[in-house]
Amino acid sequence: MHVIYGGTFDPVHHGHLRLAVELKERLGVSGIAMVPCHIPPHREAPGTSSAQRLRLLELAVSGEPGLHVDDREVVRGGASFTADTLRQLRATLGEREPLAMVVGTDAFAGFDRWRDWQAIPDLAHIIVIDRPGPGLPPDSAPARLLAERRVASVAELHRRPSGGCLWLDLPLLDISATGIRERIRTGRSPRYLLPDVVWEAIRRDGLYGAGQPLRR
Ligand SMILES: Nc1ncnc2c1ncn2[C@@H]1O[C@H](COP(=O)(O)OP(=O)(O)OP(=O)(O)O)[C@@H](O)[C@H]1O
Ligand SMILES: O=C(O)c1ccc[n+]([C@@H]2O[C@H](COP(=O)([O-])O)[C@@H](O)[C@H]2O)c1
Repeated sequence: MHVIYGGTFDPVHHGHLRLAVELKERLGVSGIAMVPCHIPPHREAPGTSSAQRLRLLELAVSGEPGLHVDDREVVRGGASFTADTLRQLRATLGEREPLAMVVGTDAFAGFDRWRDWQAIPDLAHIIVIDRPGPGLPPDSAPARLLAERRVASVAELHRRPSGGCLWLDLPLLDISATGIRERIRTGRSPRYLLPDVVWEAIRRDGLYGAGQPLRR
């Protein structure tokens, strides 16, 4: 099964990386493809370029054989619609290989506003990671999709190419990229929230206001 985990990763942090490792083990796959978006479709444009976010992600996963970076959205350019990414992948994987996308409940709550969202279940399985927060509004389109397509086990995802929705409860770290950017901007340390190699690169390149004198 080919598994993609997409995000803005602005910057990547240990919450993302731990989730990816937990997923790899829970799904019994050889690797997870992390897919940084070029232009995120439904949020403000990041202050960093996709090339910078991609570079930080590559540094973060280097030396970890179970995680790799798929740069197709950065290479494709434009708004990073997941349906386009899944269609590209389906074209190379063929019709029979199971393909799955991973998404947190926060992102999945707005799934019915994604471009061409109704086509996505026919392209891939959807793995929803239960994150703390408001959760899914009970009568929303994403909640109905989950109820209709829900599978009870990982084994069911391996048995068919697409179409299942798996709700997974995994141990998560309470870390957000917003919190990290805010720490850096205000001159506080984000250390231990993200890999040292990523923090070193952020400082070296002066990203997120690192190294700038504080304006009070
Ligand atoms: N700490 C975390 N643990 C597990 N999953 C996470 C964590 N943070 C984000 N995710 C999930 O990773 C994906 C990409 O998230 P994203 O790049 O937006 O990170 P973020 O930390 O939520 O960023 P921001 O604070 O800028 O919104 C989303 O599906 C999101 O639900
Ligand atoms: O395809 C869409 O319309 C779409 C809309 C919103 C989000 N996504 C994808 O969802 C993933 C998580 O997004 P984010 O904003 O939480 O980083 C990321 O891979 C985005 O490209 C995709």
